[in-house]
Order: sequence, then structure tokens, then C-alpha cells
Amino acid sequence: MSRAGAIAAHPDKAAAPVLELRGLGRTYGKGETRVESLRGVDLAVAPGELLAVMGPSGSGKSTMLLLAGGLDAPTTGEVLVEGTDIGRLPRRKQAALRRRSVGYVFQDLNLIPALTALENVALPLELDGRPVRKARSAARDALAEIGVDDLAERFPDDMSGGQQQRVAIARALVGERRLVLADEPTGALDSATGEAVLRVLRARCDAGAAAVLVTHEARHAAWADRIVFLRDGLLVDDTGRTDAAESLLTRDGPR
Ligand SMILES: Nc1ncnc2c1ncn2[C@@H]1O[C@H](COP(=O)(O)OP(=O)(O)OP(=O)(O)O)[C@@H](O)[C@H]1O
Repeated sequence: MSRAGAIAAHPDKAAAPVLELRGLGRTYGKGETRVESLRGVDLAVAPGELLAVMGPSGSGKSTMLLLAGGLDAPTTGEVLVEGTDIGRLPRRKQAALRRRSVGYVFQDLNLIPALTALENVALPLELDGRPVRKARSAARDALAEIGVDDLAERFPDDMSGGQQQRVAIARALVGERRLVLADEPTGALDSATGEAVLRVLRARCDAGAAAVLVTHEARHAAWADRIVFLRDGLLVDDTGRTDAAESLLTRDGPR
């Protein structure tokens, strides 16, 4: 299916959002060291939608992603994942929802050094109670999707930074993740591999997932259905595509 065709079918704005941020704020520190990292952000991401978040360094992009994934708690406001306010869930249920529904690709890769690539990718499913054989089979599929199935038996220390990053991306996508949160996911990758990763992210969204992609690069943001801009902890523009990003698009996808 062409990208133009995929966009016609997605995102499904009529469906309930996969992710909703309501009045989201986060303040760090006190007194002179107080920083208002986010200052009341409202945002909804629909099934099928790939949303790009851009903005200057320090504008709150990473903070927003951490809060959206329940890895940090907001000072004000709410985060709803598939309609559930994650702040109201007991800790164990919150952890289960994160494992089942949310995939993270952060700059800090956090692969477990004592586990092979395959074991790292299978881990979230195994923690969730999936039988080991099924979890590893799904992990193999995810590694293949990212094009690193040949690394399955390798340990993180025996991989390059780019290979580790691709394994971390496979771990974020394994299973039926409805929400993928990616913070500069192509950082350590050459441009062809980076594009391939974005293609996978796009395909996941076209299959019904929602994704939030923090990026500094307009050519990566051009894969998104919508781009929002953060400045000083506030969303300053939620109007859709920029002309700059639009101009990077061709009929069948970004170059
Ligand atoms: N754990 C923390 N403790 C104190 N201040 C923090 C913390 N995390 C973020 N901040 C501050 O909050 C603000 C927003 O940071 P954040 O990392 O979210 O920005 P960003 O837009 O992702 O930046 P970059 O593009 O450089 O990654 C910055 O002023 C940062 O110093």
C-alpha cells in the first residue's frame, strides 16, 4: 500500500485516543533551582497516528515522553493510556499496563548486559507471563522486522552502538504495543538505517498503533501525520504539518 493510501485510512480520529495528556505539568527542584519543565500540555494521539514532537533543547520534549509513558509522575494533570488514567492505577497495574501497551525507545538504551539480544527483546513479554517459547518467537519476529535477526544470540557488549539501538527498538515494538514512545530513536544510526526504523514505526501506526516521536530532524518529522512544537514547556503550535516538513514529502513517502 502506498503511503498516501495509508494516510487516507489512518489516523482514526473518530476512535478514542490511545494517548491523552490533560493539563500536564512537571516542575523539578525548589527555590532557585526550580524548573517548570512542562506547563500544562493538552494533547491527544489517535489510533494510527504518528505524532512528531519538535522544539529547542530544554523545551520539555523528553519530560513529556517520560510522563506519557508513566516513567515519571506529573506535578499537575493526567495521562490517559487507552482511556485509563495511569496516575490512578496501583503500582503493579501501572507496571503491567506499561509492559503490555507501551513501547519505549529512549536515548538511554538500557539493554541488560547479561542477556542476549533475543532475551532482551523477549523480556517484557516473559515478565508479562507469556510462555518463554512464545515470547522468544515474538522476539525473533521483532528483531527480523528491524533487520537484526542475525544478532539474536549476541550480548550487548559485543554489539556496536547502532546495533544496540536497533535491538532496543525491537524490544519497544515486540508484541502488541498500542503506544510507541520514541525519543530521538535514530540517534546512533546511519541515515539509511534510521530511515528503515522510521519506516517500521510508520508501518506500525498504519496497522493501528499510535506513536510519539521526539526529533530534531525535519526529514524524520516528515514521516508523521502531525507535528507539534514545544517551547518553554508549552505547546506553541498544534496546527498540523509545517510547510517545511510537507515539502519533504513525496507521493509515496519522505525521501
Ligand atoms: N530530572 C530533572 N531534574 C531537574 N531538571 C530537569 C530534569 N529533567 C529535565 N529537567 C529540566 O527540564 C527542562 C526540560 O528538559 P527536557 O529534557 O524535557 O527537554 P528536551 O526538550 O527534551 O531537551 P533536549 O532536546 O536537549 O533533549 C530543562 O530545563 C531541563 O534541565
